[in-house]
This record gives sequence, structure tokens and C-alpha cells, in this order.
Amino acid sequence: MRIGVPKEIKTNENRVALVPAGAEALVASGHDVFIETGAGIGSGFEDAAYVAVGAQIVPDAASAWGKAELLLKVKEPIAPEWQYLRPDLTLFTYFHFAADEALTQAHLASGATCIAYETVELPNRDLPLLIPMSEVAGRMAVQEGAKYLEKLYGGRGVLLGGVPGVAPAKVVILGGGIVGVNAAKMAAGLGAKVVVLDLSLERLRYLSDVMPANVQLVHSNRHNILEQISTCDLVIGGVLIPGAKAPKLVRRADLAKMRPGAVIVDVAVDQGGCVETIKPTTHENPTYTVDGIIHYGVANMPGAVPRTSTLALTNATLPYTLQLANKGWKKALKDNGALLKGLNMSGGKVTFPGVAEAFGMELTDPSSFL
Ligand SMILES: NC(=O)C1=CN([C@@H]2O[C@H](COP(=O)(O)OP(=O)(O)OC[C@H]3O[C@@H](n4cnc5c(N)ncnc54)[C@H](O)[C@@H]3O)[C@@H](O)[C@H]2O)C=CC1
Ligand SMILES: CC(=O)C(=O)O
Ligand SMILES: [Mg+2]
Repeated sequence: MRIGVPKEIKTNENRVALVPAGAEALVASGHDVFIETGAGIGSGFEDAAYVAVGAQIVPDAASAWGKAELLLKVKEPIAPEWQYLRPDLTLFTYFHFAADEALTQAHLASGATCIAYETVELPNRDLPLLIPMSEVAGRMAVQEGAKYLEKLYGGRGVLLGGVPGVAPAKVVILGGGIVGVNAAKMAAGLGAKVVVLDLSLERLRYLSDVMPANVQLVHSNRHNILEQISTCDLVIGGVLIPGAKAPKLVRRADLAKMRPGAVIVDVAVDQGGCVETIKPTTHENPTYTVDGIIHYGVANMPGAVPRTSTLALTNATLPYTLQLANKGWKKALKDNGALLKGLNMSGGKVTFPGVAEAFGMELTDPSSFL
């Protein structure tokens, strides 16, 4: 099969969808791999490293897209890339369709087959291709939150861990999944007082066994959320209903109850965010202020640490990429139920419930394509 890997063009997105080790595995299986020149540079992989394992370097995005039957990316194709979409192309990348109707319409109209990393789901409900980036973003959320709490950035001027004689900061984490756990570990390690809220009592029980003593576990409901955010310094948003729009747990009016200069890092922004006032921002311009509360809404946080993120992401994606390449998408999805959950659309039809619900579109059973 012909596999294309373009350079990511979202601002400050330095990840790449395939590393030389992955290219080597695909070439060894008899595939032709086309890498856009410079695609790996941001993650520390020179063109020569791909050539050394048998991949071919192509001069521009049009060639990487044009030669591909299977196109590998990290982020969703953005508007300048939509011209390359076509019915006989299979895309394997993050899409987050439910948060973006224009993105959804453009892909639907193209007829392309779109398999979303973020909705590939194992029988135990783990999301194996989202987990590594949620680990990165959860850890980063604390780093970023700590930075914007500094006075220089408009924050309350609070040090997360405090010092002897001065109480530490309070960090409230909405959602105790992968983002939540990783944020909690980092914040707790710095000495903050941490509160994690989740809907799932089973999850809270598990967290109570593995989290340190400075992490409190609280059931997520409207009353508890308001009580917790009104006395905190940093809120981290990490709730997810896979593939669907995130529920709005913090409303605009709630900001008035928070402390001025408190910070919200809404990691869930890629699915629309769990804070009503969040909107997607970029690494160049990551924050804005609403009612005295600093909002951070970068939708590709792991792009800031591309070396770590690319390696972590491709460790997880390569086994699935190999299945798609070796078998073709229909057979690969038929043989692997986890990968079938990744199918969001094909031939102009939506096949993922959360996307159909978000925009009132008709839902087609994914297995009808196999
Ligand atoms: N901004 C960025 O750069 C990145 C964003 N993300 C996003 O972060 C979000 C979270 O991802 P994960 O932690 O991997 O998901 P996850 O599925 O591991 O965890 C989500 C948690 O939210 C909980 N939850 C659902 N509804 C809730 C409610 N009403 N109140 C409290 N908890 C609730 C669930 O029980 C679950 O434990 C996703 O939208 C993901 O796409 C992930 C990586 C990078
Ligand atoms: C999960 C995601 O959207 C990202 O890593 O950018
Ligand atoms: Mg994202």
C-alpha cells in the first residue's frame, strides 16, 4: 500500500505521525512510504533517517497527500488541507469532529474514510490512541497552570506547593481519567492540595487506592463542583464522553464565585471543553481572561513537547497502522473491533454516534461498510 505522511501545519505543531522505526516496519511489510520533506524535523527526525530505512522523501504536501492511499497525520486536517481530501483516501489521525461542524462537513463532502485515533476503543473501554497524549497533556496542564498563576501572567501570584508556614495552592481537577490522574500526580508531587471530581464511583474507588494523601476524591455533581471551584487556585478540565461534545460543568455565571486571578486549563477543549467560556487557543497566544479568570485552551498541548509526544503517540499507533496497511481498512476493521470504533465516517456517511448527535446527522452502522 502507498502510505503518505505530510508535515503538520497547525501552528506550533511539531509532532509527526510516523517515526523512522515505524517507516522501517511498514517498508519491511512491503509498503511504499512517502514522507513530506522536513515532516520529522520538529520531533528530531531528519529526512535522512527515513531514507535510511527505505522511505521516500517527497517535496511538498500535495505529493504526500496525492501519492497516498493511507494518509497518516497527528492533528485534524485544517482548511488549507481540505483540497487534498478524496473518496479513495483513508485518513488515520485525531479529528475531534463533534467539536467542529465545518471540519465535519468538509470531510463528509469529500467522501474520504476517516478513522479517528481518539475513538479507537478496547473492550475494557480504554482509548489506546488517546491515552499517551492525555498522559502528556495532563502532566503539562499542571506546568501551564503553575505558570499562569504567576503574577507576571495575571495570575493570583500563588506557588502551587506553598512553602513552610504558607498553605499550598488548591488544584481542582474535573474528570479522573487519564488527564485527571496525570495532572493529579504532578500537582500532588509539587505539594498542592488536590481535589479530583469524577462521576464514576468505581473510578473514585480506584483512585483512592493509588493517589497520595494530598489528593481528595469527590463525586462530581453541580453542588460539589461549585463548592470546590469557589475556593481553588487552578481548575483543570479533563472530562470526556468519548467522541461526543464535552458536558459544560462550569458555567459563565460560576466564574464570579471563583477567586480573581485563578486559572482554568481546560484540556477537554478539543471536544468543545467542559467550561462554558473556554475557546480553542494556540501555543503562541494560549490564554485570555473572562471575568477575572485566566482561561488556557490550547487544543494541541502535546505539540509543545514534540519529541516526547511523537514517540509516545507512535508507540501506540504503529500496531494499528500496520493492520490498516497490511489488510486494507475494511478487513482491518472487520478483524479488530477496537479499530472499528475508530471509524467516524466513510463515503459521505457518519458512522460514529457522538458526531451524528452533535449535528443532528443521520447515523450509519459502521459494519454496513465491511
Ligand atoms: N488539549 C489537548 O491538547 C488534549 C486534550 N485531550 C482531551 O482531554 C479530554 C480527557 O481525556 P482523557 O483523560 O483521556 O479521558 P478519559 O476517558 O480517560 O477520562 C474522562 C473522565 O471524565 C469522567 N467524566 C465524564 N463525565 C463527567 C462529569 N460530568 N463529571 C466528572 N467527570 C466526568 C469519566 O468518568 C472519565 O473518568 C479529552 O477530551 C481528550 O481529547 C487529550 C490530550 C491532549
Ligand atoms: C489528543 C489531541 O488532540 C492531541 O494530542 O492534540
Ligand atoms: Mg486536541
